[in-house]
Amino acid sequence: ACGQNNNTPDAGNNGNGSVPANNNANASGGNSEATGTLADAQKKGSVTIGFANENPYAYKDADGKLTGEAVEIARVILERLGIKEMKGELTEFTSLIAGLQAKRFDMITAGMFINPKRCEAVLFANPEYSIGAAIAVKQGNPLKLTSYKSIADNAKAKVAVMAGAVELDYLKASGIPDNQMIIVPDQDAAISALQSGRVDAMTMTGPALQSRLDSAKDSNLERVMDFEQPLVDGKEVTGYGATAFRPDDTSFQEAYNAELEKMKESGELLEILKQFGFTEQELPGDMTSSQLCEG
Ligand SMILES: CC1=N[C@H](C(=O)O)[C@@H](O)CN1
Repeated sequence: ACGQNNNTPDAGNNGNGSVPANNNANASGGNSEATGTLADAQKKGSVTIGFANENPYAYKDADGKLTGEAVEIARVILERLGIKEMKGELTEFTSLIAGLQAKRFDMITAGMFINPKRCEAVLFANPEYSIGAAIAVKQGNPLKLTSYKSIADNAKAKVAVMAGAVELDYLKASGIPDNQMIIVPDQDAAISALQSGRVDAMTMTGPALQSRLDSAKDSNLERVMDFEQPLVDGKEVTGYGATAFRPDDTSFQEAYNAELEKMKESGELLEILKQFGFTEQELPGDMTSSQLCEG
């Protein structure tokens, strides 16, 4: 029962993956009417977003309401752009980009991290927050796992990670072979794998991991508090999450960024983040999507 109301096949796309270019987006300086997805959404008063049911980024709460930090930030911005209604299209995290390209939805609102690979396929707004990775293990941490490297160093240790997540790349970069990784479709499946003993650890962003532990209330599991952040090319990695649009939707992205910037300056962004367990430390500062797309 999750808002499957925009499931029409993409008639304009004949399978070659190309979308008609939006040549009018920046036509003749200034007073041109908005075109493309933004204008369509403004006309309809609604937009469909893709999300992966990952608490606290974008998920349905106990009452079935679509919420999360990414969703609530988008809700405010969309309202200010004249779009009152947000419809959610639940999609596995690993299929979000394909779903956006296929026009099953018009934005990805899942707290997805900006990185150069993804920037080839989508147009990111500026980041909403920044965060690191975390792991959880069995109570007492029997294998003494405190980093991805420590998992790589123990051939018997297995770790659950969500398909399509950046953590999968970080695990590989830390030297963990495929046979030590169990790839799961979503974060609920990750904690199930840990509870059932199929894996010795699960990894995801700190807030997602904490939310899974909080809702499981399982005294047989614990978060590794002295976890060392993974290094990629010798650098500690930090994820910056943002809303994503199709590459043609530059006017949508620009309008979105302008509203986001105001929310950063007024403190409204932090207020929303706080409702989902984030603190001032997780504010994105003045980091931009262009910087992050360059790598
Ligand atoms: C919010 C989020 N960020 C990571 C990513 O973007 O791949 C993954 O951990 C999946 N979820």
